[in-house]
Amino acid sequence: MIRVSDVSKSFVLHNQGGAVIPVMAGARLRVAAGECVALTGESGAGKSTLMRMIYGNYLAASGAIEVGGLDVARATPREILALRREVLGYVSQFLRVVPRVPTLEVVAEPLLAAGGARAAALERAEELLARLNIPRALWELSPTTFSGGEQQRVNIARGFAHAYPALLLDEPTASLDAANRDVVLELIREAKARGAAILGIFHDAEARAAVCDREVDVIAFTPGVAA
Ligand SMILES: Nc1ncnc2c1ncn2[C@@H]1O[C@H](COP(=O)(O)OP(=O)(O)OP(=O)(O)O)[C@@H](O)[C@H]1O
Repeated sequence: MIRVSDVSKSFVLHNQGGAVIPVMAGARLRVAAGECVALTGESGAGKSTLMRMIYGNYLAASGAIEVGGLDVARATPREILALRREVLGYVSQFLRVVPRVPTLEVVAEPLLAAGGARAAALERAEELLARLNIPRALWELSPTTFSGGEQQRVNIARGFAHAYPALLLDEPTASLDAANRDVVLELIREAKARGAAILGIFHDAEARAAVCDREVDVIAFTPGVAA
């Protein structure tokens, strides 16, 4: 479902005399349907950069990144938007929302964008918010004023609302208490069981061991190290 082949990436620092920093070379990995793969590697090794290339935020310098049959490295912006609507979800560490939109709508929105019926979308949003222990009294309020942990849980509810065939997770259990962490691990297991291909960064080794089938260390993709 996700296939990265021979991907390289450099950053050009335009404000520092155009210095070119190669950060990745020969990156390759595959995530099959129903599988959860952990991206590991020390800080600064390139985990987030690889995730951003797969999501289409950063352009790969070379190689191919296939998600559900589309080569993200060569896709048009319109194709990437369609991919994000229907195929590829991304749970980032932080919630970014339009101000004044109620939490229920924030969580239901990906389902509506994918063509889901409104009643079913709201029902799924309610189910997820309840499971993630967001008090019902908050559901009609905008999450912009919520606590950090509440915002993170709303973000997770939003990321798991639609049954994306592929999912990128950036630290989905960071700073959650044990009970909510278990809910997130259960959501990941459910997504795997319905056939989602999941690639995630988990600094929490216990969480990683609980849901990931294998690990890929991005150190292998460091320029000069790659075969
Ligand atoms: N937009 C950017 N412009 C320039 N350099 C960047 C940019 N994004 C990342 N880098 C550099 O690329 C390298 C990899 O960074 P990245 O954020 O992918 O690491 P990471 O493995 O996710 O680290 P962490 O675990 O600390 O989040 C770092 O040296 C970083 O400075």
